[in-house]
Parts: sequence; C-alpha cells; structure tokens
Amino acid sequence: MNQSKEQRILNFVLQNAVRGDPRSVMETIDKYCSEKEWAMNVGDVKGVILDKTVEEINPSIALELGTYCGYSAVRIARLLKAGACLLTVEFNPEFAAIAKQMIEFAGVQDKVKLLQGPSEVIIPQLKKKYEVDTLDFVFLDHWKDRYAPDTILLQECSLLRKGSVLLADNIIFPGAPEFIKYIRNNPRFQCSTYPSHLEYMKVQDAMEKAVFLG
Ligand SMILES: Cc1cc(-c2n[nH]c(CCNC(=O)c3cc(-c4ccc(F)cc4)cc(O)c3O)n2)ccn1
Ligand SMILES: [Mg+2]
Repeated sequence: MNQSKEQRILNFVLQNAVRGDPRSVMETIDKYCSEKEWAMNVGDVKGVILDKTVEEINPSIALELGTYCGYSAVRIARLLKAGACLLTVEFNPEFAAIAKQMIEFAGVQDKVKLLQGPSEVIIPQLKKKYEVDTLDFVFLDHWKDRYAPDTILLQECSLLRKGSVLLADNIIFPGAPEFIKYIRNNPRFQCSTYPSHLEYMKVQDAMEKAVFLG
C-alpha cells in the first residue's frame, strides 16, 4: 500500500532532522513542504506570528485545534515554560499517529497531550476528563467552519477567562468568514489581524488574534 504524504513527511524528518531538537524538526518539515510536497502546516512565515503570540502570553495551559503532523505542536511546545502543557486535538487517526511520532522525535512529548477526536466532542470533556480549569491560549487551526461554533462552545464550557487569547490561522485562505463575522462584532473580544501568506505559497493569508474580555 503506497505511503501517504504525511508518512513521507515524517520519514523525511526521521532521516534528516536531529532527534530531540524541535528547531531542526520544524526546519526539516518546512524544507520538505516547500521543496517537495506542499502540506498544511502553519509554516515558517505564519509560524513567527504564532511564536510571538505564545512568547507574549507565556501560557501555562494551551489548546491547539488541528494537530495535523504536529508541526505547530512542536513549535508551541518548544516555547512553553517548565510545567506548562499543550493539549492538541486531531480528528484524523492517521494524522494523529504521525503527529505522535513527530512530537516524540522532537523531544517535546512531556509538554504535549495529543487527543484524537472531533473538537465538538473533546472540548466539553476538557474540564472533567482532562482536568482543565481555564485556557490561557487557544490556537484555532482545524476545520475552518468549526472556528465560530467552537469559540462559542469554549465559552459555554467556561473554558475562557478574562485575558484568554485565541489565535486563528487561515482567516483569508481557505478563509473563516463566519468566525470573522462572529468575533469582530462581539464586544467580549478584542480583535487584531496579522496579514501574512499561506504556508509555502505567495498566496495572501492572515491570522486573527482575539482576546477574551470576560
Ligand atoms: C472537527 C475537527 C477538525 C480537526 C482537524 N484536525 N486537523 C485539521 C486540519 C485543518 N486544517 C486545514 O484544513 C487547513 C487547510 C489549508 C489549505 C487546504 C487546501 C488549500 F488549497 C489551501 C490551504 C491550510 C491550512 O493552514 C489549514 O490549517 N482539522 C480537529 C478536531 N476537530
Ligand atoms: Mg492552518
């Protein structure tokens, strides 16, 4: 059975990156996906916006929706302080299996908890099953039509507190119009937009930051 693109990305990392070195894993994935096969990692350009946001917040507990191959989980986890934790949610079991190996190879597995399933099932479980109180940071990078309903669900589950920061990928391409309409007109969020480019392409994209005001 021939390999998936995601398996080829993982194999390229296992053969070319330095075990235990998150920066090396990120650079190797970016090299493969810009030179050989495009893939939907947040990438090295938008990745800098993600880095700056994580460094500014210095979260104790972070949630990522949309793990894919684990690129942004490695990117976020490498910046987390001792004792801090990233919960990352992947819908597709094959992608989750790849991401698990990627996270372990990078050596950040002690800071990352990978959960496989749809966001609308996992989010309501976070308090009781995963012992989450409130989230300091949420990276939305999953199905674009789930950004708005899941932002509402996070509030309904009391998972946001005054100052919780949401960062959403792909608000231009593929786009998340319902989310933008919801969040920019909502007095409970302070929004700002970071224009950028789609990973590995010259196509316009942007990230939206939304601070929950409580
Ligand atoms: C429901 C639920 C879902 C998930 C979930 N897990 N993994 C994902 C991945 C979602 N990501 C994307 O679809 C995505 C797509 C593009 C793209 C595609 C095609 C193009 F031509 C151009 C750009 C670019 C990106 O940057 C993206 O992030 N969702 C997890 C939990 N619950
Ligand atoms: Mg994305």
